[in-house]
Amino acid sequence: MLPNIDFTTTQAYQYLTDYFSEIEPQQLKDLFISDSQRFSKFSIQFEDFLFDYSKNRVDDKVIALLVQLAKECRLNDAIEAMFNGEAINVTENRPVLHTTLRNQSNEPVYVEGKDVMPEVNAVLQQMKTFSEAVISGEWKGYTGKPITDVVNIGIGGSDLGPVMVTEALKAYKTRLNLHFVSNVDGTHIAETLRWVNAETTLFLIASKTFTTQETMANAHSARQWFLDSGAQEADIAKHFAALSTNSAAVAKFGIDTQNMFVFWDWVGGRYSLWSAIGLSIALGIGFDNFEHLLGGAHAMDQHFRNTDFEQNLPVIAALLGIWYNNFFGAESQAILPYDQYMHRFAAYFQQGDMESNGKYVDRNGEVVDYQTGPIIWGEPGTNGQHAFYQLIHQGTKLIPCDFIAPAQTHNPVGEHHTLLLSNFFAQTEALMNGKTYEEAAAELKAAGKSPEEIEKLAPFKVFEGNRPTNSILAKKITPRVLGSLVAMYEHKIFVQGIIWNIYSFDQWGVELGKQLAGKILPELRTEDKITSHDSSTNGLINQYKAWRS
Ligand SMILES: O=P(O)(O)OC[C@H]1O[C@H](O)[C@@H](O)[C@@H](O)[C@@H]1O
Repeated sequence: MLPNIDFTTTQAYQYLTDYFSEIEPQQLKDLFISDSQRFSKFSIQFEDFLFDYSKNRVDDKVIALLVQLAKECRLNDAIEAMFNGEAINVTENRPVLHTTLRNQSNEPVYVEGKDVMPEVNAVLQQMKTFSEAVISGEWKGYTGKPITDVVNIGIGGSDLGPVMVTEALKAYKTRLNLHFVSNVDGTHIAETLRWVNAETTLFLIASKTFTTQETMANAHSARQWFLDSGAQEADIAKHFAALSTNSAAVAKFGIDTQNMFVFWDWVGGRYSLWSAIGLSIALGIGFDNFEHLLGGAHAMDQHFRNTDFEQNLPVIAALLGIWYNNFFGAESQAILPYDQYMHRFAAYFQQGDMESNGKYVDRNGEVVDYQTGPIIWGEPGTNGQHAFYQLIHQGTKLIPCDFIAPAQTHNPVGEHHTLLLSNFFAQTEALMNGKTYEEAAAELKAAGKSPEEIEKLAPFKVFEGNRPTNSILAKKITPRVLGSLVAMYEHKIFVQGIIWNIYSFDQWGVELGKQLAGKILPELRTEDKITSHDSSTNGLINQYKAWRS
């Protein structure tokens, strides 16, 4: 059972509320001046990455109180409940065991009295055998040629994780070319199929439920295209595999169950890249690298489970998020990787975080009177710097940012990486220190401006600073480091969900739109004038009908 505690009624919350008024006016740069140990105190090294959270608006007392908050919310019990396979996804009556998929210790994990590790290992073995056969060219297409291209068809959790990881780890690419089709917009599949050859293409139909409209539509179109290219029904077995929990639906679609890679309902879609959904990852970077990814995540799982909260990366990251979300009133959180390969990292955690903690009903079914999950967004640096950083530096909103960068690049081109990293270091410093009126005026004076011009321009050149950041500096983005990093964010989301007393592992919010689309679809199939909705929806549908042909 998960604890059921309103965190706003805890002692720690009261203390934090009182102490907030003392901390809020303080300047980060002054906190550094008054404590020479600040960096070593507020940074944690984990294997090959360093998490520096010293540029946050906290002091020892805030951290101690936040840790007390986690304890009062019985976070320890919640962590054990998750790892031990209790049905903590209550509204779907399921355990939450993505940690089991990367449990390289192989210690038994029981679901309804049965150790699931043998099944997990069997699927991993099947993925290994299959991916190695395809990569080596031993697996042949229907005309006897080796596979050259893999098209993963899936959406949400059956797409974003594999896309993010295979992009982030492109430096480890095998000879196979990967493509991802998610959108039901026919453009996505059409543009992808334009570049591949049916004789040498493998389609992975990735869907936990195997009922998702977008994925089924794309899968059927891919199948039709394959047959139209000259292949026979019997050839499908060589070119289609399914990654799913739903064997019956896979068989009905016509995919050979030999080519089915299963996972289980205790794996949430947005936590499924570690499961059979990761087959495209194993094909794209090789099975050994996929295992290193799992290994990195497993190491973070152990850290999360066994480390005191004060030194616990996901716990500290989560508590800082709570501090800004619930005390400073921050609405969003930016994730800014200074690594081009990680360009889908923020998009991945948009689903990971927002689908998990975008909930206004607590674990008692009651509407909360506090803020829950933040809006997650971000783009790689330095592109973001030339786009939206203006608002982060001088806008009216407080935006806590996570900066992520590798010390070593996979592409040492001239001085590029040094240039990139100079920006990474400069931005967090600038966000913290800002620029005073006096500094701005002195710069203008040095540039030869008159006193009148200085007075006019200086206010626009002031940066109030005091804007909080985390810096995550990795030695290199390897499969193991990426695995740890992803698991860190996953557990951060978990911790926050526990403190906000919400259920982080269901996603009922995606249903209403689906239901209504199901009602509207038959209306779009006729030429009839539509009158069954509000006047806006009717008007839009009828205009669409007038214009569609
Ligand atoms: O893998 P599936 O079953 O196709 O689901 C794809 C996606 O569908 C919905 O949007 C949600 O339930 C997501 O969490 C899920 O990832």
